Amino acid sequence: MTRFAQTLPDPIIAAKAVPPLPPTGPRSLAVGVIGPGRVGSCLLQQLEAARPRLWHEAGLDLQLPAVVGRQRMWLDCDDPELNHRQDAAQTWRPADLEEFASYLQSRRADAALLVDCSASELVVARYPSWLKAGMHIVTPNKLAVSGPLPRWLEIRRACDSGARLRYEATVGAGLPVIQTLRSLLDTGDQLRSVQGMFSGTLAWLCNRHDGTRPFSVLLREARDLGYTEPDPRDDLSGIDVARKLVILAREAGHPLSLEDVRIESLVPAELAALSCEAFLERLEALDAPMDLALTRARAGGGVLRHVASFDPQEGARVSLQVLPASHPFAHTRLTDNIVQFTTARYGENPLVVQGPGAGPEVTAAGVFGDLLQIAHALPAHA
Ligand SMILES: NC(=O)c1ccc[n+]([C@@H]2O[C@H](COP(=O)([O-])OP(=O)(O)OC[C@H]3O[C@@H](n4cnc5c(N)ncnc54)[C@H](O)[C@@H]3O)[C@@H](O)[C@H]2O)c1
Ligand SMILES: N[C@@H](CCO)C(=O)O
Repeated sequence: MTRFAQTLPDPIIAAKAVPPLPPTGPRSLAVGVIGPGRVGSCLLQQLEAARPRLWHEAGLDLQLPAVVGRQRMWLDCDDPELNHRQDAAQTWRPADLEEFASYLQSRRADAALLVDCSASELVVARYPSWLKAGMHIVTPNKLAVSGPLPRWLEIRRACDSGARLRYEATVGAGLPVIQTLRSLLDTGDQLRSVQGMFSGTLAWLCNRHDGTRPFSVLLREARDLGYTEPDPRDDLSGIDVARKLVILAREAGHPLSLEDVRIESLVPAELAALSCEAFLERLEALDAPMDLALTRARAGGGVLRHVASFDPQEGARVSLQVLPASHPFAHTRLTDNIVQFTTARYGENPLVVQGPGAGPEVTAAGVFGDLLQIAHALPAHA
């Protein structure tokens, strides 16, 4: 028996699809944003911009009373004008996640929803208690869903309170990857394998790295564009993509863990143990190995692509591969992700989701979509 033959015990409550709700009556939702970084700030702008429309078109009173960063937090009892601005930090209080969540729940809203736009274990550690307390969570942070299996099961059990957890943006950013898989599974299909390119950063780097500019320069640019993880080694090491494989496998009921994934890292050994700041100062160490990989690929008439695959029998693998120039993965643009689901129904010809897979705007939109799914499922009051 392979380790993947065992399946997770329950259907995943967390990401169940909800029907779109017609605007039958007013509802209010208090939203607290954790991590106003690249994605979080963009989300705050999108939410602010959409508030009037959501109220007029759907009767949804979207309240934004609280934002918390690593060190400071803002509550709207302080100053409503500062809600979406990071620069006004002088008026923020010291960050306190418990106080933050309590404040959100004390609001007179039909429901409280936390959006975790951090990449922090400290935040994920609080998911079970927040969910048990009835607060919904939406997140692009992969640490909960791909973290230790016992903790993930605990988080799912905490949804027994009725609170919902959605994490569409953890895979493919704004692309409908998890909802596509859920729809297949909920309608009785079975996942046989998943394969694709799951890193927007590495897709962009593979597309841009043509030998005219050093890889290190391109990586800095990818970071400035907001494609990379807070620590770009999470992209280069393959761990970020491995997390996405784990998320998809678990969604399909396979108890895959990160340590089960065979990962080929692109981070030179001498850069692996540095602080993130020190690593960012030594990016040039990536240039020679990446130039060599490019030269070898070209010598064989191929292209470099970062590929991930999961199959319950074969296991999970993440690696940089040389693909023929005629391969479908060779014809992608910018940050394009490709996710190919081979299932019982889509056996001969896989179902493919493809499109931009990184960047603050598309990711924030994916998070926003999850938030709306939860908001629309709230019971309306007279
Ligand atoms: N950037 C993308 O394209 C993208 C796409 C999909 C998913 N994601 C995920 O979205 C999340 C955010 O990514 P980002 O690019 O915005 O990163 P970022 O580094 O720009 O922002 C992270 C924010 O979280 C804050 N933070 C860290 N620890 C915290 C804590 N304990 N409490 C409160 N706040 C804390 C940081 O101060 C920062 O403001 C990550 O989990 C990432 O994996 C990002
Ligand atoms: N850093 C990630 C963001 C999306 O998860 C990527 O490049 O794919």
